[in-house]
Amino acid sequence: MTIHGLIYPTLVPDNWPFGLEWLPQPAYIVGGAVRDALLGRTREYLDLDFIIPSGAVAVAQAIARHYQAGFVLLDPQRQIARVVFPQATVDFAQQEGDSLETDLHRRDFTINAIAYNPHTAEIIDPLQGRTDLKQGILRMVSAANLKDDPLRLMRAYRQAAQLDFTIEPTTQATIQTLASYITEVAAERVRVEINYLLANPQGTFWLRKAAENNLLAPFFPNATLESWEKLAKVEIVAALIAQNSPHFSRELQKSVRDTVKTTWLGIAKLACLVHPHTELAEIELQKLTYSRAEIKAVTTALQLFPQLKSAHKSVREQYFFFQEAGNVFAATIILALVDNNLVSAMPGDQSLRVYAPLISRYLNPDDLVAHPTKIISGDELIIALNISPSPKLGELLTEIAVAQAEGKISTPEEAIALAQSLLVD
Ligand SMILES: Nc1ccn([C@@H]2O[C@H](COP(=O)(O)OP(=O)(O)OP(=O)(O)O)[C@@H](O)[C@H]2O)c(=O)n1
Ligand SMILES: [Mg+2]
Repeated sequence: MTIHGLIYPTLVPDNWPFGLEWLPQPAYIVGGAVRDALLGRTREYLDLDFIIPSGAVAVAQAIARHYQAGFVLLDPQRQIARVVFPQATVDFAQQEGDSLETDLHRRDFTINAIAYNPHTAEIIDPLQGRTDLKQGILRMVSAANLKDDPLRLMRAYRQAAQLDFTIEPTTQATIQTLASYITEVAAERVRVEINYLLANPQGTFWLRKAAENNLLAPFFPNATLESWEKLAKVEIVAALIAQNSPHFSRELQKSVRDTVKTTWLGIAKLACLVHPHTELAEIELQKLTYSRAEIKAVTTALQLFPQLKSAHKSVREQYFFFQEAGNVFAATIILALVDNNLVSAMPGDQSLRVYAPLISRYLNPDDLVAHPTKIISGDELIIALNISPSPKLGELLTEIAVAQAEGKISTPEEAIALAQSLLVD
């Protein structure tokens, strides 16, 4: 990037989604896009915020119509609209207050309060955000602004983790003073910030800092020093697994469902922070608006990991363990490893070796203990044995699956013979 005084000619990214001629003069890009461009951070999917002194919605509408992009009227009163392109989301807002400077002064942190006029390539930086950008510092614009939208209290930690910045001491002290206001924010918005911190290795440090500054007590009232130590251990265990078993490591990075972003590693981390009693954990997670699938995953992992204290299990026990765990297996193993005072993250660490047989079963889709296949259906058994549907039928099917897992039977005939012998008993 060539810098001539205040001119940053390359701030308009290559993947700019529309022609500049569609923008009135003046028009300003603000917020994250300017910050990231100045930092040289590029993104495949652009998220642009424009400030237009007046008529923002009409500008958005005209661009959306011309480019056949999606149009969403976000706030008719405050004149905010969104245009959705395949590779970018662009928000257009009327400036807040009577000047651009006033608008910038109402924002959260100095590094997010820099504007750029793409027509003139001029940077407007009344709060010296660039100085803080250079030094890697998140500095509040004012305490009043943090109080105006208390989500900003959490955003500080998320952005510190995301940008690898520090939070300026006075800002951090102010956040601590204002911490109780976090409960005024919609829980869903808080969850989004927490999730970012759970999803990234750098997030653990900042999550703990947020807790030390009293921001997380309303959401995880039972988290203690020990919980935070466990969270740090999850990170050590994850690193150990990445070194020893890339395949299992990839499982941990998968999300719980297509519709839910939280990964299995994230589930294990949440399990370290919630109340150890699953009914109370459930209430805490519901308040944070986690989905049923995420809540079920956390409570299942919490319920099952104590079973792994003794790693030596009969095939029968393993079969039932895999049945109960299902795809929560990976998160459950993490909790067991964290619980087993892991000494170091050295390759070949003893503790990981203990669970290696279970992990290989889980990773092998043909393993009949972890992934049983039905050799006979309930209906087939009813006909073969001439019995009627009853709870006994379920028991017989389970015994058939266990015997198959143990390698004792492998054909439908053998399954029928086994069921017959069990009926006689
Ligand atoms: N609670 C908030 C949210 C946003 N903003 C302002 O709106 C801009 C855009 O918001 P958003 O896209 O949510 O955040 P970004 O800073 O762009 O960060 P990200 O990289 O997460 O998009 C921010 O830079 C900031 O100036 C704010 O002041 N207070
Ligand atoms: Mg943004």
